[in-house]
Amino acid sequence: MEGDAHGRVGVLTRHLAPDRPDHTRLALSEASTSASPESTSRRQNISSSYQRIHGSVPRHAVRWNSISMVQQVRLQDIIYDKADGEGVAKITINRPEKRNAFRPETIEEIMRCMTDARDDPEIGVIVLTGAGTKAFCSGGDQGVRGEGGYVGPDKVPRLNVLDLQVQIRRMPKPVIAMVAGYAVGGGNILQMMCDITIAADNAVFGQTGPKVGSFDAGYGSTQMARLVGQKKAREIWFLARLYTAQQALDMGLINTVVPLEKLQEETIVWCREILRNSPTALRVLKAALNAAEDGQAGLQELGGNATLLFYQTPEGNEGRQAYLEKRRPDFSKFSRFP
Ligand SMILES: CC(C)(COP(=O)(O)OP(=O)(O)OC[C@H]1O[C@@H](n2cnc3c(N)ncnc32)[C@H](O)[C@@H]1OP(=O)(O)O)[C@@H](O)C(=O)NCCC(=O)NCCSC(=O)CCC(=O)c1ccccc1C(=O)O
Repeated sequence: MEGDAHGRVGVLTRHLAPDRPDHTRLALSEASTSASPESTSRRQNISSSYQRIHGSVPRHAVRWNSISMVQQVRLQDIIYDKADGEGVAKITINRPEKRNAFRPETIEEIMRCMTDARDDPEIGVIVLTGAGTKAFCSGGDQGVRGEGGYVGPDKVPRLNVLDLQVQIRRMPKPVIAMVAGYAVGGGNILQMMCDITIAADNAVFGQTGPKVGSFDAGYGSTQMARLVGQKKAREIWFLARLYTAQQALDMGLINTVVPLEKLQEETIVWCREILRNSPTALRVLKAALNAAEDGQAGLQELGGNATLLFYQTPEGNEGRQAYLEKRRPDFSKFSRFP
């Protein structure tokens, strides 16, 4: 009883405290590894069985295993890691001297790693980030911008970041942007394409395109409007201002802001929390959220998930089996649900 009263006072105090950072608001994952779910619940005055069972997520550091070659290609512009036994893959744009601006090779390498992470059954969440603390990504490398796109070693001008945007959109596993420093131009669009964005308090967001003779009239505009609304999207693009992490959070551009020194830790906690949940539920939910906005392509993605599930049922298998056995299928035993 006394403990409950203390807990209630604690909750009230936390609600009234000024400058309460967003990441502490729900505080489901505040528990350290040593805290039992019960003690965590009491400290947070959360007493439901749901919180006792699901509430506490360990915060200990992960051990990253670096992968230097993917599909026989040696990675140059990015670092690719998988967390030891955790189900997390991390793709880091590694051009800090250019504020992690991307060139065609960078995008090509990210796409290879995205495919690898998608195909790896051990991986359940993918983190996209930038090396260092100054930038997540500053967009297309203006130094290799030619006429018709960004030019790589093959001399072909490309806008292949558009393919990466689609790949992230259709990735059946959650993709989390972990943002420190600048996420501007095509870098801001990449973080927008990710399912979730966790930003450090030094993060800066914005579109610079209209100042450097560029624009993204695809997802870069339409997805932004869906996230922040039409008026704000027009402001961001037409004025090409830069916004703080807190401003980005307030307008719905990102999910949370954490102190820079907590960025990795908090991201891993979010990953672990997601990884506890049903992978099928997550993939169908992502497809459904996409389908509401992606027209026929979105329905195709959602429909593919229905087929995936149907193939795992006795009813689906009866059709295949009957074909292989050269007999008429017997679907009479399967329910016609109301
Ligand atoms: C990001 C800054 C605000 C950071 O400023 P600051 O911390 O002061 O660092 P700097 O001294 O400016 O930069 C350090 C160093 O990095 C170089 N650099 C930074 N950004 C880029 C870049 N994008 N390209 C090339 N080089 C870059 C900079 O020159 C410095 O080098 P030094 O040799 O030391 O001089 C600031 O750097 C900044 O404003 N950067 C430019 C941001 C920008 O305008 N980006 C391009 C926007 S347009 C775009 O991204 C289009 C992308 C695209 O491919 C596309 C095309 C068509 C449809 C869609 C897309 C899409 O969706 O992406």
